[in-house]
Amino acid sequence: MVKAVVLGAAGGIGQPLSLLLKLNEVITELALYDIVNSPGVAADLSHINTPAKVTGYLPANDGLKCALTGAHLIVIPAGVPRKPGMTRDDLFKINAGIVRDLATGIAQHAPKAYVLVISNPVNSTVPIVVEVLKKHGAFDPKRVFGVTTLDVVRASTFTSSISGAAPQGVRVPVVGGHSGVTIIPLLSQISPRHNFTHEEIEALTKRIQFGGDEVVKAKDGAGSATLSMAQAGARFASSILNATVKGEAGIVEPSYVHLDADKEGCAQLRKLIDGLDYFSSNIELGPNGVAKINSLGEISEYEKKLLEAAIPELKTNINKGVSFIADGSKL
Ligand SMILES: NC(=O)c1ccc[n+]([C@@H]2O[C@H](COP(=O)([O-])OP(=O)(O)OC[C@H]3O[C@@H](n4cnc5c(N)ncnc54)[C@H](O)[C@@H]3O)[C@@H](O)[C@H]2O)c1
Ligand SMILES: O=C(O)C[C@H](O)C(=O)O
Repeated sequence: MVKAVVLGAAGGIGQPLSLLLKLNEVITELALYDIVNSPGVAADLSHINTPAKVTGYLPANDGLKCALTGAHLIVIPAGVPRKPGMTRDDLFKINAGIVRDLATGIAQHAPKAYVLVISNPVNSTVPIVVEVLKKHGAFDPKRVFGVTTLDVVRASTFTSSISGAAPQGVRVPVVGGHSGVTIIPLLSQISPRHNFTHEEIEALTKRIQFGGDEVVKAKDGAGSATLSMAQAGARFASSILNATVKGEAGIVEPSYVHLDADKEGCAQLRKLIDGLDYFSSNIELGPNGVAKINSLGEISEYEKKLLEAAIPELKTNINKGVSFIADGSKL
């Protein structure tokens, strides 16, 4: 039995993500939870002839508990998206409480599950989930992930439009966090190798950092990235399942995690990033979630400057999430 749960399943990301998870044949049960519409989405998906049995839950009748019980993997795209002119941090006011309440449900009903956080601002919502799990004695740093896959998906696409490489074969490590200047593409480490000019590096870095804004602007008030996010979220979920259920070795994905997930490995990384507790880096996945957090390797002078600019903002974002729970947001 492999149960996957989507919290916020009726939304712009939730629906296509649930579709892609229904197509993943490792999953035998797919539970969809939302405050609206989830039974309808579940009924629709349930007609697809793949193994997962699909169920839909609303808050009534212990819906969250029923959705979460027995979960192996939980993906959270619940919450409001940006409108033009907003930063991801502007979403904190609404999304922090939503994520806190869902995390409380996870701590109570699925404390051993792998938790994949999509809801923005990811730099703060991941610390919120962690602090709630800690309060319930249910925190394992190897099992909580901020989903930053869309940043590397964008990096592959945008760089290949200049280098001419096939986008699906391009890997660019993107480290740091998931908002504006905290998104740090390491273009010096692109694979296959390509030497961009300095002007190209500057333009590509900006585009990767602010790729989300392109979609927000184009959707003109109707939300942010949903379809590309669903693909990225399904890719990350599939990697977690392949590592933790199928036991596949050597899977590496970027993710924003608590660095206690690999205390020894991160000693050097922590020095580089001024003692931050959270950072997104390439993660080697294993049968229990995070197996190893890769350090940054050799980075260029330009990338060192990007890192310097990211650290203060990351610190503020992380503290904001931690304080939200510490300062008595009720559990
Ligand atoms: N990590 C990333 O790379 C990334 C990418 C894109 C979007 N996002 C974020 O994902 C979130 C969702 O975006 P969207 O476009 O799907 O928004 P949306 O408004 O289309 O969908 C959100 C869904 O969450 C549901 N919801 C609200 N409160 C809930 C609760 N308490 N419990 C369960 N469900 C609840 C809503 O009913 C809705 O169906 C936003 O915060 C957005 O910023 C993150
Ligand atoms: O840009 C947003 O607000 C959504 C998401 O974080 C993205 O990167 O597309």
